[in-house]
Amino acid sequence: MAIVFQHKIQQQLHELAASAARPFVSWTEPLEDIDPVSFFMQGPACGFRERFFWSDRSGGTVFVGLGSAYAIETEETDGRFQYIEQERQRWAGQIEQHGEADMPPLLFGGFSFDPHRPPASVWRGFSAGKLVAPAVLLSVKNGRTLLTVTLPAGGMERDMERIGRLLRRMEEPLPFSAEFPTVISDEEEEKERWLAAVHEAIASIRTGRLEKVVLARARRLAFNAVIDAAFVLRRLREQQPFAYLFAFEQDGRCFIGASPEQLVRKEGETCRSVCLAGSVRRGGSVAEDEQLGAWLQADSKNREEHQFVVRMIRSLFSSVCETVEMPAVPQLLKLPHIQHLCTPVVGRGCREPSVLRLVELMHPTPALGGTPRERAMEAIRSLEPLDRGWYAAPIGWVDADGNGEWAVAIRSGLLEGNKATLFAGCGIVAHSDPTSEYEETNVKMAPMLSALGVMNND
Ligand SMILES: C=C(O[C@H]1C=CC=C(C(=O)O)[C@@H]1O)C(=O)O
Repeated sequence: MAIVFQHKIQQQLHELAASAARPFVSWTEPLEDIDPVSFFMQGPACGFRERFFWSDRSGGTVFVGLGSAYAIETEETDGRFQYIEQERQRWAGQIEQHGEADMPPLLFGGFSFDPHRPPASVWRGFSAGKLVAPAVLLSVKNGRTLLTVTLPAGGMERDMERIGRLLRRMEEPLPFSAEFPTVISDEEEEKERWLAAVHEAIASIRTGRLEKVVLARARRLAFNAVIDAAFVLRRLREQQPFAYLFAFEQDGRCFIGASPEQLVRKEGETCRSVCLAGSVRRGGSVAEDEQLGAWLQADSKNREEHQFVVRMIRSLFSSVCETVEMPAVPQLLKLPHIQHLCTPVVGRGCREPSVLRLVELMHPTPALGGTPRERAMEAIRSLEPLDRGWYAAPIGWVDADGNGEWAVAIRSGLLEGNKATLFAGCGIVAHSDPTSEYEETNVKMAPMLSALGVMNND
């Protein structure tokens, strides 16, 4: 199968390149079902230095990208979203599309949480904003699997060779390693220092300077062997069934996670978001779990924390949509390790033509930054002892029509060689208790710890 398919792709692309009127050609062909994580796993062995993975909360839409046909990148601070959007439009005009027409070219990428913060070396290459059009894209959508190859019309030989290797290897999937590497060192941001920062934030909130701020901490692990991102992804897929799964890997660094939080989705004139803030752990029995859920729904501190997010997203959607629908009281979102207060929002008649503009308006929501936004950002810069990099920031995709879906990159970590840095944060309000907030960050790290085999998934 692979050889016939490879020849077909090669021949098609050569013919298209010879007659192309635009600088890039893309060609899409239906493919037999293939496991997306196994496809992701093939990347490095076939010579691709970049890998991307996206799966929505239902697992119904999956995109896996290998290599980079085109990248849009910026280190701008205030103008980063506009720059990326402008370049996205330019890119859409440069590509000639062939084959299956229902797959518009797609860019996958992310933004840093705070471009005003000097970047730490671990985040090298994760710019203030970066979108990549993968050279090879596997998409699973509406029950169909498609393969899209996108290449520059001149000079596609090197990429064709990698693609050939990939197609041959797809026939003989690589085995997943069965053994976890073992942890050889485990360093936390100093607990006392983090608790002191939370105390300071509470004091500042009580003076009225701030209403809410989200403070995060990091945990740094080293293992006795290199961590296989595909293996972690496979474990996250098994263990976090209702999460967005994402991975963005370049030059040996992989930012990976399983986030429950949608930032925004735009499909034509409809846009959606989910307000997620306010948390408690899962119970050990059904009765305890229900009791904890009922407590969360009634708890004034958590309701306040949640309400800041609802107010902001409602007001933002109202400013760009004709109508906005949302339930009057928050629902419970139950995840394997934690439960959250959750309010889904739907906006219809959206006047913004691109999802990237919505990402710009929304980031950071009070679930990741705080209220008021600028004061919360200042507090994070002065109180938090870490560079968040892409943690807690938008990650997702956009197509040539400006439609797309973005999640907030939480419950995540950065992998490099045998090292993993995990991140988690909590919304702090006037009545927060620093020790409980600290415990909450531990619960929020559980999905990544469990995927890495550092703790049991129960
Ligand atoms: C900042 C994180 O979670 C946010 C999302 C949901 C609930 C949150 C909370 O209850 O504090 C946080 O706002 C994180 O997981 O690192």
